[in-house]
Amino acid sequence: MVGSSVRGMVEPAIRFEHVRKEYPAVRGRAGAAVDDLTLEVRPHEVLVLVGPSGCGKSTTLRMANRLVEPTSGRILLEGEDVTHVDPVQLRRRIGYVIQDVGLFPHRTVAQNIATVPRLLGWDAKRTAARVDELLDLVGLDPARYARRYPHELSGGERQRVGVARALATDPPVLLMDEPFGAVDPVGRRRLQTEFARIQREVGTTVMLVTHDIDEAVRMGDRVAVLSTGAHVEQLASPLDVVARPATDAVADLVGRGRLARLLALGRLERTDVDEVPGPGRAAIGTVDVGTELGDVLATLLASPGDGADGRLDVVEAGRAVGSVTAATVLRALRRLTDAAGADGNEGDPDGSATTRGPAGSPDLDRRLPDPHRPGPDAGADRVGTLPT
Ligand SMILES: Nc1ncnc2c1ncn2[C@@H]1O[C@H](COP(=O)(O)OP(=O)(O)OP(=O)(O)O)[C@@H](O)[C@H]1O
Repeated sequence: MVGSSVRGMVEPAIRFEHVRKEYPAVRGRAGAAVDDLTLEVRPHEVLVLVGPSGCGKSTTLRMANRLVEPTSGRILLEGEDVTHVDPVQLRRRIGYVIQDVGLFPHRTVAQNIATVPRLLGWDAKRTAARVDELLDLVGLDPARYARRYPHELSGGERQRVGVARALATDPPVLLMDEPFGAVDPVGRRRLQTEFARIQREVGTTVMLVTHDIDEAVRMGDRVAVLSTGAHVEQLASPLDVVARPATDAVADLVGRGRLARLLALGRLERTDVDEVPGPGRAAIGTVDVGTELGDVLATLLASPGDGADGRLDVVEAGRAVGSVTAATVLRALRRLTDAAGADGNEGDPDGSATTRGPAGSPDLDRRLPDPHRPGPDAGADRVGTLPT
């Protein structure tokens, strides 16, 4: 779970303070790669940086482990200024996963994963046990994979080994730069789901860079949409970014496919449900409170008989609580996108603000409910208040 968002209560895992990066080669000829970035990554969250090519995402990430040195500003790792830490030591404390993984080709899978434990002087027994544990964690059978070489793996398997290697010494922070970029779309989706499970299990704080808005909203607890110079256009929950883009740049990025994303991100809440069945129509199926809105629509469409005209019983904790129709889904979408008083953007300049929802929408004050992550049912604490 994301740590408390009350200001000052929880030390951020990483904090960027007015960070600027001008590459010497282009100084004076172009704007800074990162202009003036202030941003916090909270402990145990997945913060995704998304934005167009060249907006400074990778530069931002690489400054956190000092592969790139900032021109000015400070970066704090668990409160410690990273420029005061020896870069080699620092990189042993921060996991780093990149698109092409960078496995050592002449070392076996086990040897690759054991890289940092070896450097830290772990004994052979402890290292071997950790390698097996990590292979299990990333879904690769140690007996089958430990002795293979990288060229004997598929792209997705290599990526899993890269994640295992990055997690070997249980680093507090994992930096991921387009980690699934080299994998085909189907494998990519599977890896995203797998990684969400792994992250949930180990609780590592993750800062992930992608140019793919779908990946961003699927993977992130929070999403920072960046434009040129790593300017933060919006920093909010995935649902806020999709439902209520804060600027034209975010709207452009969310662009086509917004409705599909909303249907995938939005959940049926108790308050969406009609408390009493519609007159004269038998239910054609059931759905649970908390079901993705897209799945509610799909259930309506897949049901025999009156299709989109039909009505589904809604169940919560095994008890029927009302019914929904296609019109209910439309109303739920309006609830999500209703801009009245909305400010999904964490606009405060030091980046430490709480995720806020619009007045009257306490659902948006919470993290996005996600089937991959345990948490209370959306709206389960509220009773139906829809006008009859
Ligand atoms: N080593 C470098 N020397 C000079 N300029 C650089 C260097 N690395 C990056 N840049 C420039 O800095 C800007 C930001 O680059 P960066 O790689 O951080 O962007 P990005 O958002 O990660 O892009 P992409 O999605 O294409 O990887 C770009 O204009 C890029 O050309």
